Amino acid sequence: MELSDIRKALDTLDDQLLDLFLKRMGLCEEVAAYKKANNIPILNRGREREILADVMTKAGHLEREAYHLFATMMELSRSRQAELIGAPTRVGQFIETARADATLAFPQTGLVACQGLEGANTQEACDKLIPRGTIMYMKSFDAVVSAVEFGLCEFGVLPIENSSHGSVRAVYDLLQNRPVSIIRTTRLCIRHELMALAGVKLEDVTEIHSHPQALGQCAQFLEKNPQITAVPAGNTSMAAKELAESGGRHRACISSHPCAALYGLEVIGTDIQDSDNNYTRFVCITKKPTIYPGANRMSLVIACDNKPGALYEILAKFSAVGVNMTKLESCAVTGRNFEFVFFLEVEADLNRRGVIPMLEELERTCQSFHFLGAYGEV
Ligand SMILES: O=C(O)C(=O)C[C@]1(C(=O)O)C=C[C@@H](O)C=C1
Repeated sequence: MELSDIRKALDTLDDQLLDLFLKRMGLCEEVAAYKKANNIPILNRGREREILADVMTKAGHLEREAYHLFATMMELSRSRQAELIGAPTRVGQFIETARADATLAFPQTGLVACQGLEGANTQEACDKLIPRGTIMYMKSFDAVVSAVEFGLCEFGVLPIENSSHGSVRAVYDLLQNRPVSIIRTTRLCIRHELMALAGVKLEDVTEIHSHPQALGQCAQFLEKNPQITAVPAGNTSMAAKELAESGGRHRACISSHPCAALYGLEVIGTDIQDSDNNYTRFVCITKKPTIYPGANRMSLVIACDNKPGALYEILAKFSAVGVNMTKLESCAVTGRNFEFVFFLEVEADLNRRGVIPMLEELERTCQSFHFLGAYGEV
């Protein structure tokens, strides 16, 4: 057969398939009405397993392809049913409240909780996120979240991930477990400098103090200087201040450029980070759920069943509504053997049809689901 003839035959089949698909979705809409009236959950894993087993038996050598086609169709069916049933979900309620409050432009002033001291990278992030904000410095990430949770500060700024060192697990843990949400993000190029008291040379240094993330981002420098011990500090700027106060001449710190002038230290090494492409992303959080106009990204933390295809099912939901995933990182659940959660970021406009039902469907079907916020990046 000529290619053009094959294509004609394909067109005819596609028309028939589309017709059948629309009929199938129509029946699923009837199922949705029945389920709503009788309070029956949308997902019926047993029924889906039966259908998939039957399809695979009938599909012969194309069993794998047929499995994916039918799994996707049922995925779309569930998503449509969820849209029609509109049963309340935490994520649906969050979005409704957050959007109703978002009539104002993004705030430019207010009290901002920031971990560290003057000169910390987070301070630069605060200035970008809330341009005329007043910064209150806190000792820990936990204290930043508490300041926001208990109303001491309207905003909090926290580092959430680094291009070479990955997600800041402690921040993800706080965001999942405390009543705060992300309202904006920003990205900074981070350069690390080695600083010491005036006159101290690299050969004199036996200890380098800094935040564990900064030490990790300068791992190659530390490997090249095995005589030096890395000592964790609360923050890069705290490390600089503590060094200045200690008077230690065997000590250095890894901090950002402004810290040298701020704490009277001398720079004895510049750009000591492993990669020049070293970026850290920071989030701005608030207690009041708010989604500002123009929000085009979302952060989620999802745990799924430990079984083949579980992650695929999640990704299929994004694919079904055309959502682009910009981050997917798996992370072991603390205290459990080989159980993982996924940190995700997706680009999605909440106004696009199907996006909110997709989130609701994820909440209904995943083992755990945390919506950390919908926001724009500056
Ligand atoms: O049979 C049902 O209960 C349906 O909702 C239909 C359907 C399907 O598309 O075939 C969709 C969701 C269920 O998980 C099982 C099957």
